[in-house]
Amino acid sequence: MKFPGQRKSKHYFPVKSNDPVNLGLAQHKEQRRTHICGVEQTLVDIEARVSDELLERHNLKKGNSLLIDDEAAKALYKELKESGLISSEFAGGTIGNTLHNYSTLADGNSVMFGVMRSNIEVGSYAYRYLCNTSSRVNLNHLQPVDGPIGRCFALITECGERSFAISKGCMDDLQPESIDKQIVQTSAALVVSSYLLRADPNAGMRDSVLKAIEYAKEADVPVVLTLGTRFLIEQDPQFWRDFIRDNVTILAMNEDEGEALTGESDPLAAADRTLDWADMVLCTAGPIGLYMAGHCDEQYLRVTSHTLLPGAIPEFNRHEFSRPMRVKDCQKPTRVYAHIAPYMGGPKEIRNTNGAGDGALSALLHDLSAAQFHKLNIPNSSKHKQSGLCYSSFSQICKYANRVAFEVLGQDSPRLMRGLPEKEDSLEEAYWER
Ligand SMILES: Nc1ncnc2c1ncn2[C@@H]1O[C@H](COP(=O)(O)OP(=O)(O)OP(=O)(O)O)[C@@H](O)[C@H]1O
Ligand SMILES: O=c1[nH]cnc2c1ncn2[C@@H]1O[C@H](CO)[C@@H](O)[C@H]1O
Repeated sequence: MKFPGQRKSKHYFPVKSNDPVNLGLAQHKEQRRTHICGVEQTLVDIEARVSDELLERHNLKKGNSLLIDDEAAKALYKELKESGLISSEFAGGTIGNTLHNYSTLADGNSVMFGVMRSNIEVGSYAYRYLCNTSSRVNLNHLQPVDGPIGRCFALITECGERSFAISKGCMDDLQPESIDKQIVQTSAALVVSSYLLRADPNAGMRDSVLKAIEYAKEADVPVVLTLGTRFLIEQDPQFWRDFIRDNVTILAMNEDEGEALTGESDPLAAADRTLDWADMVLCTAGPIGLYMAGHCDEQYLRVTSHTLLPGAIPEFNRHEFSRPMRVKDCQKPTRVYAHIAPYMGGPKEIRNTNGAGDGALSALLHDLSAAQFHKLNIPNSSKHKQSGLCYSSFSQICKYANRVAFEVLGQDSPRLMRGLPEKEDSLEEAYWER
């Protein structure tokens, strides 16, 4: 596994025997590996730049992700195709993107639970899905289905907003038997999205997600939930609060989803409120950057050397150098917050914001699995006296997540083509030098 972002020598990864973090340890023969897993609605993104008028004509709502029937999908596809508006057809899906990006960044394995067409023709959507997915994403557990995988029309309007129209195909046919208990229970994290729970209860997807979560909780594997769109949360915020309280370790959302969930329009206040239900939260906020909030045991708090920031919580970043912990692992849980402005002020040209939030979450997952990787291979390291959820501090994870989001903004696809540049000797230096 690669290190989550390049660091100063004392924190290099994989660790060297003279690293102060590992002093007194036996040399290891073979490295033990970690993986993460996720449940997904297997989808290909059909991306097109469209007018507001086209959205209205096809009864689509800006910013939303709506399910459409076969007839509506046919009409939409025909118009996009005939008008030459389609810019790409590429593997998508919020969890698929996250697993792919995780595997690309970490050079580590992930496992995807979902469906795949059993009979695949060269050039078909199913074929493209497989071609556009990192070979580090293990697709051996996909459940074969007789029909097509899903299609997601990702429609970008002039304002930069993306709206989704989903033609679901067989994407929700995943059955609970297809979730491999052992794989879930040996994972560094299980990743799911709110989209999965809107599936028709008779289709299998809902039960499969709940089964995967049950397995994860049984083995104390962190459950990571990403909120797909605010429209989904707005329908029943209390359901989601209860669901998060009962099941979720880490929540990922953008500021609109945060507002729908908590009623707070300020992303920091929304993140703070979310800590009533989850151990940790990542809240992306477009041009404002991103916030991270979570817990740390009082005895392990570390004070920042950065300027203290004003906000809904005055000087909220005071302890941003602390490492995230789960509430249950703290004797005296203390809330910790961090914020970062867009990396380098944002790319010169934003090609597409689709998937920037998924990218930020992949970075956080990389840091989380790196902590497990380190613990598996160097269990006696002084680092593990503290029962941390992640390898790095809130501040450092913010930088890494932000850096990855920047990379996604500068490309057309929500999926990274490659890891971060090796030449960036230190994320820290690259960040501050410009
Ligand atoms: N206009 C922008 N300028 C600079 N940086 C941006 C801009 N938009 C997004 N970013 C960066 O990308 C990150 C994620 O963006 P955003 O909040 O739009 O995610 P999102 O809405 O969850 O995206 P998606 O759901 O498509 O994955 C932000 O935290 C920020 O670092
Ligand atoms: O209903 C859905 N289920 C799963 N993924 C979805 C759904 N709607 C949109 N996206 C996915 O969200 C990604 C960006 O975050 C897009 O790539 C799109 O495929």
